[in-house]
Amino acid sequence: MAEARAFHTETATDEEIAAEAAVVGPFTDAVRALVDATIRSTVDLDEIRAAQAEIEAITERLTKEQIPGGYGVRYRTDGTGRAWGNAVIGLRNPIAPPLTISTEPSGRASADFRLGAPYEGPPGLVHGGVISLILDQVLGHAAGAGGRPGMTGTLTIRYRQATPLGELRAEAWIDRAEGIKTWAKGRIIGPDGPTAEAEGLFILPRWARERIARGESKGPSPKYFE
Ligand SMILES: CCCCCCCCCCCCCC(=O)SCCNC(=O)CCNC(=O)[C@H](O)C(C)(C)COP(=O)(O)OP(=O)(O)OC[C@H]1O[C@@H](n2cnc3c(N)ncnc32)[C@H](O)[C@@H]1OP(=O)(O)O
Repeated sequence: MAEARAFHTETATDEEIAAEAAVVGPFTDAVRALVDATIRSTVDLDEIRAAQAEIEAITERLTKEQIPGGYGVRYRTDGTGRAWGNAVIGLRNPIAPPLTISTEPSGRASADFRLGAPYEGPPGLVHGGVISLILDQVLGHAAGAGGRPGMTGTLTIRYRQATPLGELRAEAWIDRAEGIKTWAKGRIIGPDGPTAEAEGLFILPRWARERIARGESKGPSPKYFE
C-alpha cells in the first residue's frame, strides 16, 4: 500500500491543481482557525454546545463523500509530489502549521513559519515532539532536494533552549552521503537564536531500490514533497 501510494502518478493539470488549491487552501485555513479557537475561546458553555452541533453538521456534510485512508502523495513526472495530507506541509491538513519549504538543488531547505497555541507543550513553549516533527520534514526535504530522497532511519535532536510559540525558522542541509544513505543536519531558530539542532539519517528504502533496479520508475524518482 505504501509503495503504491508513493508512486501514484498525478494526472491533473497545473490549472486543475491551482483551481483546487484556491478553494481547499482557504478552507483548511478556516478549519485551522477553528482548532485555534477551540483552545482559546472564552465563550460560555452553552455557546460551545451550540457550536459543537454546527461543527458536527459540517463534518456530516463533508464525510458524505471521502477517500479511504490518508491522502497519500500524488507524484508528478518532474519528481515532485503533492502531499496535501502531510502533517507538516499539507495544504489540506489543518493540523499542519503549515510550512512552505524552499529548497536548493545543493541539498538545502528552509522555512519561516509560525507555531501558535495548538503546538504548545510546556506553557508558552513549543512541544518537543512538534519540534522533532518539523525537523524530520525539513531535513527530509534537504536530502530529497539534493537528489538523495529517503525515509528517516534515525533522527537525533538536541534541545538547546526552549522554543517559544510564535515566529520561527527552520534550516537543513546535507552533511554527507554514502550510497543509499544521506545524513542531513538542521536547526530551528527562534528570536534568541538556535533552539534545537538535529541530525538525521535518510535511507532510500529497499522497495524503491528494487523498483529503480527493475526499471519500473517512470520519470525521475520522487525527490521530496511539495
Ligand atoms: C523515494 C523514497 C521516498 C521519498 C520520500 C521523500 C520524503 C520527503 C520528506 C519526508 C520527511 C518525513 C520523513 C518521514 O517521516 S519517514 C517516516 C519515518 N520513518 C520510517 O517510517 C522508516 C521506517 N523504516 C523503514 O522504512 C526502513 O527500515 C528503512 C527505509 C529505514 C531501511 O529499510 P531498508 O529495507 O531499505 O534497509 P536495509 O535492511 O536494506 O538496510 C540498508 C542499510 O541501511 C541500514 N539501516 C536500515 N535501517 C536503519 C536505521 N533505521 N538506522 C540506521 N541504519 C539503518 C542497514 O544497516 C543497511 O546498512 P549497510 O549494512 O548496508 O551499511
